[in-house]
Amino acid sequence: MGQRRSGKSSISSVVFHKLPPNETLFLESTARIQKDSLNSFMEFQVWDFPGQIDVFDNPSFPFDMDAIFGEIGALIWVIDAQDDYLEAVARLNATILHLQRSYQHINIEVFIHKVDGLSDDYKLDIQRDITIRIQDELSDQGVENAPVNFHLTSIYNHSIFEAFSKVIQKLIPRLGQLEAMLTNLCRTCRFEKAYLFDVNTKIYIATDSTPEDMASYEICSDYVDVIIDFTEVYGSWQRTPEWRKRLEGPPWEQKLEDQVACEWAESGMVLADAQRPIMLREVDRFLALVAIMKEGSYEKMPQINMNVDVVVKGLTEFFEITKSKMTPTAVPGGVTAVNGNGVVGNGH
Ligand SMILES: Nc1nc2c(ncn2[C@@H]2O[C@H](COP(=O)(O)OP(=O)(O)OP(=O)(O)O)[C@@H](O)[C@H]2O)c(=O)[nH]1
Repeated sequence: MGQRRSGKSSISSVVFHKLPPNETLFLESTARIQKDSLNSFMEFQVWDFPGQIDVFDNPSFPFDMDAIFGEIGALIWVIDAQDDYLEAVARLNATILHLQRSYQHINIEVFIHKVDGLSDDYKLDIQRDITIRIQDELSDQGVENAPVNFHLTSIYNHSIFEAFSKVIQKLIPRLGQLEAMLTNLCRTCRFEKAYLFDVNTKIYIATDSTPEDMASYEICSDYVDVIIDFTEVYGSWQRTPEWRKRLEGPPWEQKLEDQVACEWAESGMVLADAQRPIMLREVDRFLALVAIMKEGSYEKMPQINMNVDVVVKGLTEFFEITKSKMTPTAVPGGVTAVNGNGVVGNGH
């Protein structure tokens, strides 16, 4: 939700439909509520509300509030940081007060958006100003501790994916267990940082307990892109029977399936300048584990693979158990997915 032209449809199109940011210039204004569903590691729906509609103050078309807010887990409010934001903040305040009365379970995530082109100091000033205006108004109305969080975002860099990652993480039951698994893996394998990615959207749904680091997120997320593009081109490559016979003949004398280390997609790469290998391992058709290793740890790949195997099994079980408990919520997609054979294909 948010004012007209604040960037709502652009965010949804860039994150969930891989629209290049420049092409959002040609998006038309949203006239009615757009619902978008994605069957990913959890079932998402994104509802894009037209900026000109105020659902709480629309006497001619009263909305069914329970149908809209009864089941959602998070409400994202987009504020255009490059425009006068006083009216947007006033509408956001009114919305929070409405939600606090009947739907306190909803996390309110404020995206202070279009911060590209603004200096770091100015961004922080705006964030401080908006936070104070909202907190003051809420405490004047007697509302304390409302679940409101702020994110500085832009579709022109990774900040929008990072912010969405944080929003989604809050909706995952037992996130702490996922994080503990990744933290243990990092300790055992001496990884610097590990992320569990939703490959469709490049949102990371969990990471280990070391401090957040935008640079590692960016490199891992770009790596997911590279592998997906590569697999899209070569993944469906069928070997001819003669070629297969040669590969299975001497000196290997083994069926191709038995020669590969694992049935899923896996990949490793060493960056020449940093000397730090990056590894990717598919968990299922929606999720991939990506980790940045310490310098020189490439020789230990066999042990690392064994540990990663165990964690991948654990993650698979985790999602089987928690799938039924996942909150259906805010967001969508419908793009490429890695299927069970490590091949990227369209649809699910
Ligand atoms: N500089 C900059 N421009 C952006 C960003 N995100 C969106 N825009 C631009 O903002 C304009 C409006 O974007 P929309 O996504 O159509 O806005 P909306 O909130 O969906 O608008 P309504 O459908 O009218 O409610 C477009 O020209 C986008 O290119 C951003 O992060 N930075």
